[in-house]
Amino acid sequence: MSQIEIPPGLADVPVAKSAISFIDGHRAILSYRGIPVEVLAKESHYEETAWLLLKGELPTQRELADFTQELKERRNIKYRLKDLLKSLPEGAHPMVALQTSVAALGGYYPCKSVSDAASNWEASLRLIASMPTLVAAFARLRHGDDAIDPNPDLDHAGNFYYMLTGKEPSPAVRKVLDACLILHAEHNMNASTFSTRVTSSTLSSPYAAISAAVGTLSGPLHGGANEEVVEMLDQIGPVSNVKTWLDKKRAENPSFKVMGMGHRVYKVKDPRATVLQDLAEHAFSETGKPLKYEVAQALEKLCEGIYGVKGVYPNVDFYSGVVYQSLGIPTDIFTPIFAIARVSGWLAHWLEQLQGNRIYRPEQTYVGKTDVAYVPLEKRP
Ligand SMILES: CC(=O)SCCNC(=O)CCNC(=O)[C@H](O)C(C)(C)COP(=O)(O)OP(=O)(O)OC[C@H]1O[C@@H](n2cnc3c(N)ncnc32)[C@H](O)[C@@H]1OP(=O)(O)O
Ligand SMILES: O=C([O-])CC(=O)C(=O)O
Repeated sequence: MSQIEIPPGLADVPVAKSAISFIDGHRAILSYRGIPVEVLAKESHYEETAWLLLKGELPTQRELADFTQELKERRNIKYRLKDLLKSLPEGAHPMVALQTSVAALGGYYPCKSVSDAASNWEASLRLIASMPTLVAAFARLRHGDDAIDPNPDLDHAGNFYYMLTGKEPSPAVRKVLDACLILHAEHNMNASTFSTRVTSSTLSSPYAAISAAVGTLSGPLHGGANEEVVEMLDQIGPVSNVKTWLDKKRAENPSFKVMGMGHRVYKVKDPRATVLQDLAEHAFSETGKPLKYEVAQALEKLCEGIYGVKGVYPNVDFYSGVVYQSLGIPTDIFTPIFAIARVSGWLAHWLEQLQGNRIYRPEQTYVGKTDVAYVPLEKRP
């Protein structure tokens, strides 16, 4: 029987029809429900964008006020969840804590049936509202500090910053963080969203689907790259060392990957990286321009000459870490912030998957042995 050619990584293979986001990777276009992401980052705020993703339309004033209030009412987490977070090793990565605690949330708020629209909406609210609290609580509890209770006077982004740092954000810091959440909220069939859809297709609970997605996002080829970028920029040191560093890396390993560069879909600079740079400049007006930003810019320029021909340019992870660091956010919280943002996109895909669901069960091409005789243990060496 002739074997079907399998594109590695399912490149260019559509696995679902979706009305949530659109990407043109050659023209640097990304839109959520038809609205360009640049417009949303400037004009919208995270709660409104989350509604847009989940419901397909911008909310009315009343819908937005109710949604914002409903999220605020679900920000607190059970003290048992704090105990769970406290019981994790201090050195555990916050993505481990997030994946674990999101799965555990499902134990407190069981979703009896995913065919009930009201309980699905309730689970969506619970997940969007709780994830920032879980991340901020672990970030503090691991060092023996108390978790900070949510502040209902602050919006989603501002409250997260407050629970993490104990400080209320300035309007500029709040805006930068809020726009980062919008930029990371959705990106069609990326690995973690695909993971959400595969898990959801078994009619699992949304908590199981979202915890699977958190695990998928954590890898360095996906959301975990934002952390690696900052570590790479640290390794490089001064701007004057950028070329020496890259030459050395490429000489050691010709297929060396620059973290935060390259993308399966974008063959030009990721539009989110461009917006992130504008945001970075905005944040730096308060915090001062860090050396790392200049190093990142120099690396981008150098890489363009080397990798531009292959369509390898900065992706969303390239500049996000520099922005977060300028806001005083610890490096290992960068990827959890991505997850806090992406949960609304994941949930939108979960809900879309449930409409006309069919379980994901692809085929494989078997390339293993056949007709192997079983040798009893006593006859084996
Ligand atoms: C939120 C996100 O998930 S964004 C992505 C975050 N991940 C990263 O930044 C990690 C670094 N980047 C990468 O590893 C890859 O570009 C990925 C995983 C994002 C995409 O992978 P793929 O679509 O499979 O691209 P693939 O690995 O086939 O790359 C195509 C070519 O570009 C090169 N290339 C891709 N990314 C890079 C990079 N970061 N640095 C240098 N070269 C690269 C590859 O070596 C390959 O070259 P070749 O054709 O000569 O062999
Ligand atoms: O689309 C992808 O493969 C990765 C990505 O940029 C994202 O998830 O934001």
